[in-house]
Amino acid sequence: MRFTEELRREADHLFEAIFAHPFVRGIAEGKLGREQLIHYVKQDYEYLNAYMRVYGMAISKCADREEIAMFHEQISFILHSEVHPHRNFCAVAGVKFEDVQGFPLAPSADHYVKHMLAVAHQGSLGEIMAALLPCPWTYLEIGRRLMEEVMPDPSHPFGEWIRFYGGMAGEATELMRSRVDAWGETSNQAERARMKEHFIYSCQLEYLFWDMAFKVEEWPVPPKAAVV
Ligand SMILES: Cc1ncc(C[n+]2csc(CCO)c2C)c(N)n1
Repeated sequence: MRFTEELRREADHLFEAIFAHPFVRGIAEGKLGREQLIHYVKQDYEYLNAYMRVYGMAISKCADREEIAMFHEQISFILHSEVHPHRNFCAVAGVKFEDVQGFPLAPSADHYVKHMLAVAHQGSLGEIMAALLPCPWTYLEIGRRLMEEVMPDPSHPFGEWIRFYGGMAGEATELMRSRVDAWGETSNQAERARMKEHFIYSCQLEYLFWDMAFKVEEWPVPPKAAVV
C-alpha cells in the first residue's frame, strides 16, 4: 500500500467530518451568510500567504532543481490561480477582494499557520510535505464530491469555487502525494511516524479552519482595549 494511502485511511474520519461540516454543506447548498464568506476569505488570504512562506522554507531544504521547480509552480498556482475561488466568495458576499486583505489571523487559523511554520522550521522536507498535503487533498475531495452532488447547475452561486477545486487541485495533490510516498519509502519508522503525526494534525486543523469560518471566530478579548 502507498504510504499516502495509509495516511488517508488513518485520517478517513477527519475527511468525513470535513465533508459533513456545515460550512462545506453551506457551499453545497449555496447557503452561507455574508459575514461567514467574508471571514473565510479574510482568513484564507493570510493563510495562503503563510503557506507560500512554508513553500519557501521547503525550497531551502530541496536537494535538486526538480524539487525546487515543484514548489515554485505551487507558489505560482496560489498567487495567480487560487484568487478565483476567493473572488467567487467575495462576489456572492458583495465585497471587493482588495477590501478583505491584511486582517489579523483568528485563533484557529493562527494555530494552523503556526503548526506549518513549526514543522517547516524543525522538520525534514518529508515532514514539511506531510504537513502541507491535507490542504490540497481535502479540497480536492470536497470539490469532486460537490461536482457530483450539485453540478452542473449553471446558476449555482459557488459553481466557480466547486469547479476550481474539483478540477485544478488534482495535479497539486498527486504531485505532492508521490513526493511524500517516495520520502516515506526511504525513511525509517521514526520519520514516518512524525510524517503521519503532522499529516493528521493538519487534517484536524483543516476541520478547525472550516469551523472558525462558520462561527466567524474572533479572539474573545482583542489585543487593544476599545477606546471609549
Ligand atoms: C485552509 C485552506 N486549506 C486548503 C486550501 C486549498 N489550497 C491551499 S494551497 C493549495 C495548492 C497547494 O499547492 C490548495 C489546493 C485553502 N485555500 N485553504
